[in-house]
Amino acid sequence: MSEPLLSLTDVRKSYGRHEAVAGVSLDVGRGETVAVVGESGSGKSTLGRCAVRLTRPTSGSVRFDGIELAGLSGRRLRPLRPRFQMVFQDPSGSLDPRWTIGRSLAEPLGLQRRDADVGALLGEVGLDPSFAGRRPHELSGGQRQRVGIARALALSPDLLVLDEPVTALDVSVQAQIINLLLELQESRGLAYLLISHDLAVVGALAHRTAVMNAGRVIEAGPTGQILGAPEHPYTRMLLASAGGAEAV
Ligand SMILES: Nc1ncnc2c1ncn2[C@@H]1O[C@H](COP(=O)(O)OP(=O)(O)OP(=O)(O)O)[C@@H](O)[C@H]1O
Repeated sequence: MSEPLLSLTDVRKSYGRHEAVAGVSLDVGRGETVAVVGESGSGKSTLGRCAVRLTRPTSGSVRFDGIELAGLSGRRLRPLRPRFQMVFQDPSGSLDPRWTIGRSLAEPLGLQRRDADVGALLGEVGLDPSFAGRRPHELSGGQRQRVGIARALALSPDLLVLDEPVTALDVSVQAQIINLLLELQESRGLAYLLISHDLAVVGALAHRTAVMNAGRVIEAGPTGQILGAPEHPYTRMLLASAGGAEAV
């Protein structure tokens, strides 16, 4: 078997005496979606941030395409950054409110390649090229998340870490963004590390699922098995509190 695209081994991250991530090992293959689920505070986001080195793990290994990222300096990380990007719950954080959407999308591309590439990116996420002239406040939540995804795609990554990508959206809009993510995975061969507390979203997107509790993975396996026949009492509790994945 070929090496996973992303391979986390015994990753730990402490804040003072509190261990937010307490020794997690997890692989994501090329073109695969792996979900990390768990209650608020279980360490999901911290793990996602360690995976793309927005946070430096306290210890452990983060290998991306065979390259060890865990201890790399900012200067050594920079040329690798285009290959792994993060999509946040609220894309406003990565969009300057004063800039047009076109400028926000052109910025990671560099100035020369601007217009044609911005139009193509907008088209890829289901938005008309005219959106390039708008500002973030003129967009709906779903449109803003489409732009957030387009910005993450601008530098042709292999991996997106999706941190609660549809949580802020209405259910009907959630379904549209989930479909977009599925289409993009198919057309671009993207791998996703999906961080979510929403088991319905996980069921729709993830091939495999890991359940986190208090910084540790307590159960992992194919998503159908985790949602359909969970073994760990904590996972059963999560499913019960969500009213079963279908009902969320
Ligand atoms: N920068 C930080 N400084 C101090 N503590 C932090 C920091 N980031 C996270 N933590 C703590 O680490 C723990 C895990 O947080 P994390 O955000 O990773 O959990 P989560 O499962 O993603 O929860 P949520 O869904 O609420 O974001 C929490 O106790 C949190 O307070």
